[in-house]
Amino acid sequence: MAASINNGSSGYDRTAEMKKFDDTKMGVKGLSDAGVTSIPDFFIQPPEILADLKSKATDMIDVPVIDLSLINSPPHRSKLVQQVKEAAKTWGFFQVINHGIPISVIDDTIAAIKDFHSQPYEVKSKYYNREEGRGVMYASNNDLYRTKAAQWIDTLQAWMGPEPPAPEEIPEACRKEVIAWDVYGSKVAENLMELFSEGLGLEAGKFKELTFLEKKALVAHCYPPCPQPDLTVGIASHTDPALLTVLLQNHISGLQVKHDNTWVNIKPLRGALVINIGDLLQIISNGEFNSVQHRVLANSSKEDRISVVMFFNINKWKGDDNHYGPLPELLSPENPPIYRNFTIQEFVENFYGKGIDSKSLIQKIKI
Ligand SMILES: O=C(O)CCC(=O)C(=O)O
Ligand SMILES: [Fe+2]
Repeated sequence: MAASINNGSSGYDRTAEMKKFDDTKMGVKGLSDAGVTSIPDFFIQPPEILADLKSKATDMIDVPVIDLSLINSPPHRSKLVQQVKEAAKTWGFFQVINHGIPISVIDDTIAAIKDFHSQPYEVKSKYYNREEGRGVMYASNNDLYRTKAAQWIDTLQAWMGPEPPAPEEIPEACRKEVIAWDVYGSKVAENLMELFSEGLGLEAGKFKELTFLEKKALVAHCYPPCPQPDLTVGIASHTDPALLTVLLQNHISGLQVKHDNTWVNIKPLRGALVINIGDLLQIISNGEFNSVQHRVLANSSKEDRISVVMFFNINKWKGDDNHYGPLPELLSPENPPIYRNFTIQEFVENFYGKGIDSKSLIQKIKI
């Protein structure tokens, strides 16, 4: 049967079909492994998303690649600060190499996440849970609230919040590696936070002091081969709500960033990490850094695409009313705030209510 777009008017009950799929706890990896040749209708994206997918991404330009090997050498550090600042401003995305994480750790982390997702779904099903933000769990991302259709991705959420989960809560297939990745990934984030701080003219330790390294989420995605990659997406276009994202991807391409109104492929570079600015850092830097739209195509290759993503958030919100906004240190009569302060409640409401494809908190607080 040819796939068609159903919006409920033809008697197709999308919500019920999605629930049925969810109840199987197979995930899209389960469908892919079972060898389905067409995707269930609720994965078919609306026409505007499909049209945007048709506008081919370019390989002609690349996001900046920044070599961190000389980060502790004073003459090179100021150059590095400039490079990071420039990339955060113009692209909102860059890759880092020579960041200090051994290649064996990188390979082991990717392999362990692949192992988790490759288990029979009967084994994984004890982690299958659709409740948002509740500790260790995995689910196929078919939430209607985030997108208008389901996405061809399974996600293990292995970490959430300032307190790490108890080790035994983390699936055994990737436990050791996830715990190690937290340490390595956080160290890279700390180094970058220092460079960003310096790039804004602040003390290197300022962001750490503001608790920007304390509240993290670690998610590990699997994008299995999709039989109809032109009809759906891995992750629809979005910006990340948090401060900073540190992303490890395997060798399968699919991640794209919007630059000058063109989609640009972020080519997998073995051993590299992809770094991007989130909405909070755009606001806190008073628009000096940019949080940029990105997406992941449905996987058209024959192998799983794996990514391991750490999001860094603010832990302690300041002031009596829990407000945050452009850092006062950055403001002056020449550089007045372009965003008003907002509360953690506004941030959280926006996070859970916005839909993955919008940037409404930034729009809402723009002066
Ligand atoms: O898997 C990727 O490469 C991107 C994931 C992503 O954008 C996200 O989790 O916010
Ligand atoms: Fe993202």
